[in-house]
Amino acid sequence: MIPDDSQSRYFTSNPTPKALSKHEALVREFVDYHVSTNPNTRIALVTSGGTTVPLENQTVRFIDNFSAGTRGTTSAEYFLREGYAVIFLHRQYSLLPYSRHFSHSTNCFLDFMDESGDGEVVVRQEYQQKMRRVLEEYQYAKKNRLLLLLPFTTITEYLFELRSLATLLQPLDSRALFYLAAAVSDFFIPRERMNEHKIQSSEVENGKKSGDGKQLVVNLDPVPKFLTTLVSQWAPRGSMIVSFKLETDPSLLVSKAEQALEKYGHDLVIGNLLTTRKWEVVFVTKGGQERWVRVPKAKRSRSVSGIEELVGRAEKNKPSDEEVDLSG
Ligand SMILES: CC(C)(COP(=O)(O)O)[C@@H](O)C(=O)NCCC(=O)N[C@@H](CSSC[C@H](N)C(=O)O)C(=O)O
Repeated sequence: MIPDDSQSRYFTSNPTPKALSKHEALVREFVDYHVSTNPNTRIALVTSGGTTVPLENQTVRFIDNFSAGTRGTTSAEYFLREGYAVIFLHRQYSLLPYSRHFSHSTNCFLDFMDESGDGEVVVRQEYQQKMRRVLEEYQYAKKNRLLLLLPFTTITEYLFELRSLATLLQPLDSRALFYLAAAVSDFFIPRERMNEHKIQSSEVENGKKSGDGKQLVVNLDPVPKFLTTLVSQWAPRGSMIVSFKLETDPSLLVSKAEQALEKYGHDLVIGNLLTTRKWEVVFVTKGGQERWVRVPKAKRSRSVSGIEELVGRAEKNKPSDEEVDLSG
């Protein structure tokens, strides 16, 4: 299938990201290493975090897509526990696997530490078990080179990276898995309409930036639908492709997930609502099957990490619709 004009135009009219060739070299080395050390190696490309749409070429302002990176990081840890090597394509400075447990904002790592009687800095007793588990998993992944972290910021960087990484995973065929948890922009400003410099508020005030009033009017174009090309061209034959559908209106979620599956022809759409995403998801597979999976009410306030275990278990068709205790 030939990519449609808008897709070809997107890649030709936007500059190749500066870091792309370095990232491609890192991925080639990562794939070669794992294929040479284990011919049956499975690699998961997990995307995480939100993409930005710059308003100026020398970017001062941008439109962001909501995502803290919780879904992507908890799922990446799950895939690593399941024996996958993971390429973690993430929004720069968003949450990362393992360190997310002690991130600067939510669970500040300093709150887990104290000074012992003889002045040594130690991990407080109540956190020893959790810290040891995370540290052991982290050190194992590092020692065995199982986790490759690649950052993006803009929608353009994300799409160039997705195309390159998918193509580099071709040799893996069905041993490649795509888990697209990143919150991807649906609209962008084409380069030819992009301001080079910071938009001046004075320009807006004297009506230079709008039709009739003093508003800043921004005209956005739809981002070409790349999932089609990922499924039909970039991704390896037989690879499993999982995308996420994010909605805020419950009445739209399942139908939009079904439409995405129908339109792109991939394997699984995991639907989630902004307000309940941390404790319930719906799996929509070909043939219109839908399966809701939820973390039990009693556990919802304590932890977010459990639901990702469900993602993996449900992909293996283990749980049914019952509530399963997975609070991490
Ligand atoms: C972003 C969240 C909600 C996780 O949140 P954090 O835990 O805070 O990180 C994730 O679960 C999710 O729904 N991710 C996918 C969101 C998204 O953008 N989905 C797209 C589909 S993938 S983007 C595909 C593109 N539009 C195209 O059609 O090619 C959509 O809903 O349309």
